[in-house]
Amino acid sequence: MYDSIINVRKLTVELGGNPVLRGMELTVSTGEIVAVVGPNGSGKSTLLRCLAGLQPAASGEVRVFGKAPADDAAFWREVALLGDEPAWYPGLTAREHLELMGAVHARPRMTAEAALEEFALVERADSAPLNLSTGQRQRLALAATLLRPSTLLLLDEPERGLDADFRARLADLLGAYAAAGGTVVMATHDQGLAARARQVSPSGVVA
Ligand SMILES: Nc1ncnc2c1ncn2[C@@H]1O[C@H](COP(=O)(O)OP(=O)(O)OP(=O)(O)O)[C@@H](O)[C@H]1O
Repeated sequence: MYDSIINVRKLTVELGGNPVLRGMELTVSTGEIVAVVGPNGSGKSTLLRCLAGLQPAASGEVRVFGKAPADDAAFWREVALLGDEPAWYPGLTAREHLELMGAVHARPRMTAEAALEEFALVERADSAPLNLSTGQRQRLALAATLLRPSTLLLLDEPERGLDADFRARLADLLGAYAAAGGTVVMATHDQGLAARARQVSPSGVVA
């Protein structure tokens, strides 16, 4: 266990020659829920990509579990990332996507059936993802992310497409994940989700 699971020091990132993050500082402790908040284009997704080891820094330091995040198997055994909509496998139903995710991990956090229940997809379990509504597809993507064993969740706008009831439900699910010792960092525009988290902005200033 690490007291602080994420340490970001003087992080500067440039995209297309433009500075996006400038000297950002962030420390996240085990069991915390952190909401990265700020206007469109302020660098929330960029920060998450840095934490996931998918975006190199121009300068500064990013440490996750005590070392630079590496896009490798050991890192992804600990980290579950929800970014843009995942690529769905043609011909597989919602249930089969979750069963597949469960089958490739030695200790999934829940069964496919439990995930279907938790994410209110039981009635649509035999549909292909592309035949689901936008919010149902987002619930499926969240179910697949939460089913994976992980100790750190990185979520980019997990509220996308969700109705008000399910946004509140998601806040509870993330609370339970953190109460069980997990850590959550999410970029969000949802005030309800942010209200239940420690809020930071990509400039590092508490919002
Ligand atoms: N590949 C890229 N090349 C150049 N600039 C980029 C690239 N990707 C993003 N940017 C710019 O970097 C800035 C930060 O983008 P980012 O996606 O991190 O913002 P965000 O806070 O997540 O925004 P939103 O709330 O709209 O999701 C924006 O000004 C964006 O236009």
